Formats: sequence, C-alpha cells, structure tokens
Amino acid sequence: MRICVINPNTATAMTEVIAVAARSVARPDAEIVAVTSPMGPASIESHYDEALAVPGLLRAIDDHPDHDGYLIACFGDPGLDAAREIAVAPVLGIAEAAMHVAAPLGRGFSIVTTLDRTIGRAGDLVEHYGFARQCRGIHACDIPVLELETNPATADILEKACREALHADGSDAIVLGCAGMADLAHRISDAIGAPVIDGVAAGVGMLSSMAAMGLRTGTASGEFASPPTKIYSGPLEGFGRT
Ligand SMILES: O=C(O)C[C@H]1NC(=O)NC1=O
Repeated sequence: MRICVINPNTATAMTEVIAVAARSVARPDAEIVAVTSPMGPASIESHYDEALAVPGLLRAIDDHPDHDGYLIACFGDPGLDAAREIAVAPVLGIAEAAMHVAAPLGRGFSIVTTLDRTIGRAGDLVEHYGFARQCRGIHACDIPVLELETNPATADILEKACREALHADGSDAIVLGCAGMADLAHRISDAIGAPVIDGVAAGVGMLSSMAAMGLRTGTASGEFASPPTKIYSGPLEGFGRT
C-alpha cells in the first residue's frame, strides 16, 4: 500500500520531520510518500495562510494519484473537504486523526498548539469533529511554526506547556497541535508521564488500517463526488476536473 503524506506548507525541513514520524509507525507493507506543497506559505499560522495553502495541497494530491490514503499534515486540516472530493482514497487531517486516537485514552485530552491565534481554529475543529466533551482545553506554547526546528529551547518550552496543560485541565492525554512537533511526542510523553499524540503518526496508523480493510472513497455521487467540470483561470489554470 502507498500512503501520501502532504506537508501543506513549503518548508522542506518540516516535511522531513513529518516523514520520519510517518515512517516510524508505517506497516512493513506500507510505502510512505512524503510530499511538500509545490506552492503556498512557508508556514501556516493564520486563516490567510490556511486559505493560500489549499491550492498547493490539492495540486499535491493531483500529482500523486492512485495512493491508498492521503494525510494532510497540518493541524488546521486545511482543504480537507476539497481533498476528499478529488481523492479516490480516504483523506485525513492530522488534527482529526490525533483527536480520534486521544479520545479513548482517558476521560479527556488537552491540545497544545503553536501561536495563541491558532487556538480558535483548533477549537472549531474540536467542535466539528465532535470532541467537545473530551477536549478539556487548548493551549499555546507561543513558538512560531518555523522556529520549532531552530529554537534550541523548543523541547523544554513544549514539555512545560504540555505538563501545565495536563494538570490545569485534569486531562489524561496531550494532542500536539503542529506537524512540526512530531519528533518530540515520545520525549514529552516520557517526561510528563502521559500519552502525547502526534497527528502524523495517528493519521498514518488510521489510514494504513483503512487501506488494509480495503476502504476506498471516490463515490460517483454525494457531497464528496468529484467537483463539477468548469474553467479555472489565472494562477489556478490547470486545476479542475475534465
Ligand atoms: O496551526 C499551526 O500552528 C500548525 C500548523 N501550521 C503549519 O505550518 N503546520 C502545522 O501543523
């Protein structure tokens, strides 16, 4: 089976972090194809970034047909519904996947994301995916996405934020709110003595199981059918379905 893991920002170093996390849980019979978005923001930290990240991630899906699953490796799960219209295999976002894995691990989980301004979007996704009862709090560690890799204090700052979130919320697990944190999940879990869920690993695990079950999508009708044929002009020329 082949699982396509897409970093919707253009930071190739972050794609490498994502690829390592994805391959750490991949089944022996699963090939992980890690892709960096061909166009868009260097990182996604606002609604504006999120909107401008979608064309690139949709192009990445178009450029990688016939895979058995697609993972949108950005905690805002940008373009998830649009991706489901054009992919013929299951598509997950890492926020969605992480919440599904965290929920059975106790009575409640907390989310620790990057900037304060992304807390609202994370809360929208908690509501949208139906985890309002289990999500006990959403916190920011105040490290910008691209500084996660460059700030030498990232691990200590994030560990402190996760420990404080766990105790303040009375949670049983932590969800990491950025794909760029994927390489720190095990270290932080050991340090705080609680499960810490990275959505990249969670998503690869879920998609691999779905592929092993033979679950395909690409329904010819319904909300996630292929988009109607039309012209897309300007920089979006070449998008669309013929
Ligand atoms: O929303 C965030 O802060 C995290 C999100 N941004 C990004 O470029 N990759 C992510 O996972």
